[in-house]
Formats: sequence, structure tokens, C-alpha cells
Amino acid sequence: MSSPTSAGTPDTGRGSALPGLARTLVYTVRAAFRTDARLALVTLTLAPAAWLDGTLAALFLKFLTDAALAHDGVAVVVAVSTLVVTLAGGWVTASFGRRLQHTLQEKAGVALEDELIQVSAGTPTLQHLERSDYLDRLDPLRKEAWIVHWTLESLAQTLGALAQTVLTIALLASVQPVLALLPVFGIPALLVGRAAALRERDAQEATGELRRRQHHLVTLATNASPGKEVRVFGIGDRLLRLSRETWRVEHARRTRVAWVGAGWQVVASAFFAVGFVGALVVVGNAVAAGLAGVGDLALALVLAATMSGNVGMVVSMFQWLAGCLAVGSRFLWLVDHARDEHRTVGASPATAARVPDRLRDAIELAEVTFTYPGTSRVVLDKVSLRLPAGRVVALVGANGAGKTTLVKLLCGMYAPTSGSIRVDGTDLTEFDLTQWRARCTGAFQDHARFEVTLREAVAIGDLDGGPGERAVADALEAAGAGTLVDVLPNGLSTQLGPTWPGGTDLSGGQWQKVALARGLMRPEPLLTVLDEPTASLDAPTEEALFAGYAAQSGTRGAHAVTLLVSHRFSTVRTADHIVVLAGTGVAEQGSHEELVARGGTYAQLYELQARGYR
Ligand SMILES: Nc1ncnc2c1ncn2[C@@H]1O[C@H](COP(=O)(O)OP(=O)(O)OP(=O)(O)O)[C@@H](O)[C@H]1O
Repeated sequence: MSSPTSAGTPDTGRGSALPGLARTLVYTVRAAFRTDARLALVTLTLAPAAWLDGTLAALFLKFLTDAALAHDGVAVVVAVSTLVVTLAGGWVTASFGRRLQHTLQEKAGVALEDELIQVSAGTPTLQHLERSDYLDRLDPLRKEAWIVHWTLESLAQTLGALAQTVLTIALLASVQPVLALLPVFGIPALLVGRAAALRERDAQEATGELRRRQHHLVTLATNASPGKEVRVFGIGDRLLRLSRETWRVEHARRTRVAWVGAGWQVVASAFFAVGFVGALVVVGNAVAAGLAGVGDLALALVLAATMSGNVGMVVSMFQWLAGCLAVGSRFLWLVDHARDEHRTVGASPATAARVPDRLRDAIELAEVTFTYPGTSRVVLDKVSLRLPAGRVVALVGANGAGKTTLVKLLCGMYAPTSGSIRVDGTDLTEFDLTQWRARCTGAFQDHARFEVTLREAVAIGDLDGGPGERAVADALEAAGAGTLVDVLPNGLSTQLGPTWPGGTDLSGGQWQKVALARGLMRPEPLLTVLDEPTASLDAPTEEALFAGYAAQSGTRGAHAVTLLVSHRFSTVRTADHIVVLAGTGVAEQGSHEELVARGGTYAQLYELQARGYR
């Protein structure tokens, strides 16, 4: 459990380091075995076996050459048979192996996506979805998560390439022991390949922001919602130019690193060529001196020629594996981040304080200071506030004053950097956050558009309560969307979202009402937050809705605090208590009458809006 007065939302990003490749390998291989142990085992044995047939074929070619030169008919038949069996076995193993690997990848892919949903949605705070350096890190994972499915396959192929190389070395040594040194000439290529893979991973990490930016520009040009402004302002060409320029810079940075790696690869390959020529000279001299046979020469020629390919394959398989692990390490980072947060944010269910059944006194903020993790700007500075039980508190202030931030802190999406939030005297960090959030509800300005049936879109506001038809209809009614059921083609069973078969789009206001209805599903919340969820609704509708919500907070018996954030003073004035945020703190607070009488910021803003309606 973190100390609310010192730690704040933990910076669990483990500095800038991603988990190491070896740890990522162990994690992903274990995950593949968890998914399907038999398939994983078959993949790890069949794929490497398929690599050996070419090398074994070279050995049987030597037997064939020796048998032919010795005019031994039986030995020729045996050599040809083993050669055919080896090659055919290799093909069959490769084909079966591919099929099984494909099945394993599909299974591993689904398992990975399941874990991704579980980890991302289950992480206590919003850091990994909001912090720009974390997003740069997670972006490749979002787009290329499928690459992680290939880890076991790439490991199997790397092992195969290594096994082939070891067998080749053993056979070369059997011709002339000194030939066992040939792979030494391939070591620079291996080292260069590994260094190049790591540098490319770093370059990818460093250019993450540019790729996200370019993707954002494409999203702006290809989605309906920004589509109106894109056309009205005629910014299509500008988006194109920006996208091209962003891609150019990002691409240039990454390709520069790739070209440097390729250059070193050429140097390393030239080094190997020197070793290859040396090997040929050694075997040639041995045959000339009668120390080796023609079969040995054939074997050495074939193997030495493929040795460079072998080393190259080991390098490229290794690079492939490193590429899979680079994406996998981001996944593991997220898993670590989630685990760290579960350990440090809030209390564990076993030791947590009990969330009260009903609020008796108040939710209080004591000297709460908050800076978003990864940034330096103080958003809230020593804010102290009392939100009394059963009351409606309105939060007003200019854009960026910190209203939504305060809402996030109250819902436990972040912990204060210092200071504390207390619920009837118990620090929020002493609760298990899942249990606390089960007693929070509300609706948000950037509400989700769940493209499911209307019934589900509302019912998920209270999953524990089951999908009770009556409760859903009542919530829609209370949210001012009762008529939606009659208007939509299949009533509550209507699929929302125009891109689905039989799906229907809703207007902005209708989507907001669905979100509000969802927020009304929780039976006995202790905290209801309404963070500008009604921007698309007209003022009287907003006022009626807020009044309905406020009434619920008292009548549901839990004496909830209703916190409403709105820029409409006609609604704000109906609240029991009004808090004006400005700068980094509370500028003034009181009832509407008190604040108007004081003639401060609130009074001026209220007068400004009231004049607009006269
Ligand atoms: N995830 C974030 N990371 C870093 N800074 C943030 C983040 N979210 C908000 N901020 C900053 O915190 C400050 C307060 O933002 P907040 O969203 O709380 O304001 P607000 O009062 O709700 O504004 P509005 O009325 O426009 O909704 C702003 O300066 C904003 O830039």
C-alpha cells in the first residue's frame, strides 16, 4: 500500500528500461506452454529437426561418392536409400511442422489478446493509457501484438539453425579437425547481427512518438467524426503533407540505423569469406597429399559452402527472434507495470478497509497536491475540500483548471502526489480500489460508445445486478431517453453502431443519454460523478437530468455525494455547494447565494451567462 502523503501515483515505469530479452523469452515460452504444452513441445522438436536434413544429405552424399568410387553396389543402394529417406523425412516434418505451428500461433494469439485485455483494463490507474512516454512504448504492442505469437516459432527455427551449424561443424571436423575453426569466422556476423537488432529496437523506441503522430494523422483523415472539420477547413492536403513529413523523419531515423547495421554485416561476411577460402585450401592440400578421400572433399565442399549460409541463417533467425522479443518485452513491461500498480496502488482485498455501506459524514480532500506522473506541472496544489454526504457539489472553473483531474483522483484513477482523500475518515488508499469503484458511478464528457445492443450498453453500468429489463428501461427513462426504445428498430435489442449488421447510429445527444442511463444503473453508489456528460443536451434537459441524479443520491439510501462538473450556471446554481477551481486550487466555495453575494469570480461568470439569456 502506498503512503498517500508521500508516494502519490507510483511511477512504475521502471525508469526507461524495458525488460531484458532473456526474461522476455522465458515469459513468452512459458506462455506458449501454458496455452498448449503438447503443441509447443512438438514445435520445439519438429522445427529444429527439419533443419538437419540438408546437412545429413551432405553426409550421405559422401557415403555415395565413396561407395561409387569403391564400386560397392550394396553400399551405393544403402547410401541412395538413406539419402531419399532423409530428404523425404525433412519435407514431411517441415509440412506437418508448419501446420502445427500455425495452430499454435492462432491459439497463442488469442491467449495473448486475452491477457492484453485483462492486463490493460485491469491496471488500477490510467497512466499507461495517458502518459506520452508509456504510449510511445505501447504503440508497437497495440499495432504488432501478433508478432509476439511468433516467438516460440522463431525460437524453434533459431535452435534448428544452431543445431544445423553444430552438426556441420562436427562433420567438417571429421574431415580435418582444423575445419572446426571455420565457424569462428562467423562469430563477428553473429555479434553484429545482435547489436543491429538491439539498435533497431532502440531506434523503434525513439521514433515511437513520430509513428503515433503519423497514425493519428491517418486516423483524422479516415474517420467520420473528424471528417466534418477536415472538409470544412479543407485540411486534407495539410494532413497529407504532415503525414508524409512525419513518416519521412521517422523512416530516415530508422533506416539510417538499419543501413549502418547492414554495412557491418557486409564487413562481417567478408571476414567469413576469408575463413571459407582457407578451409578449401586445407582440404585441397589434404586430398592432394592422400590424407583425405574424394568423398571427404565433396562433403567439405558442400558443408563449407553452406556454412556461410548457416551462419547467415543463425543470424537472421536470431534477428527474427530478437524482433519478436522486442515487441514481447513491451508486453512484459505492461504486465510488470500492472503488477507493480496492483501492489502499490490501493490495498489488497485481504487487508483492505471495508468500504462503508452508506456515507455518514463526507468525502474529504486534505491538502491534495497532484502532478501527472511523467510531467512537472502541478495541476492541483494543496487542495482541501469537504464533499458532504447526500449533497450535490458543483465544480466550476475555466478549461484546464483541474476539474476532471479531481474527478479522476476521487475515482482512484490516480493517487494524489501528496495529501489524502478520505471517505468517512478512511483514506482512499486503504480501500481495495476495485471495491471502491464498485461504489462509484457517473457519466463523463468523453464517454464510451459501446457498440453492443442498447440493453447491454446500459446494463453494463451494473454488471453485478444482471441485465434486468425493467432496470434498463427505467434508467433510460430517467436519463431522458425513454423514447429511444420505441424509436429504434429492435427496441432494447437494437445493435448500436452503424458499422455492424443491422446496426444503428445514435446522435451525439442520444449517445450521451445512453451513457447517463448506464451511470444510473448502480443501485447504491457512494460517489456519483457527472463530468460534463451533457454537453450535447439543451440546458433544460441537462438541468432536469442533474436534478434526477441528485434526487437518486439521496433516495438510494447510501447518502452518496454527487459531484457535478458543468459550465452551465443555470444547472450549477441548483447544487447545494459550489466549488470554484482556479490556478491550482480552490478560488472560492459556498452556496449559489453566498457566492453571488461575495461578488467574486463565480458572481462575475454567473452574471455573464445570465446576461446572455436575458
Ligand atoms: N493525462 C494527463 N497528463 C498530463 N497532463 C494532463 C493530463 N490530463 C490533463 N492534464 C493537464 O492537467 C490540467 C487540468 O486538466 P483537466 O482535464 O483536469 O481540466 P478541466 O478543468 O477538467 O478542463 P475542461 O473544463 O477543459 O474539461 C490541464 O493543464 C491539462 O493539460
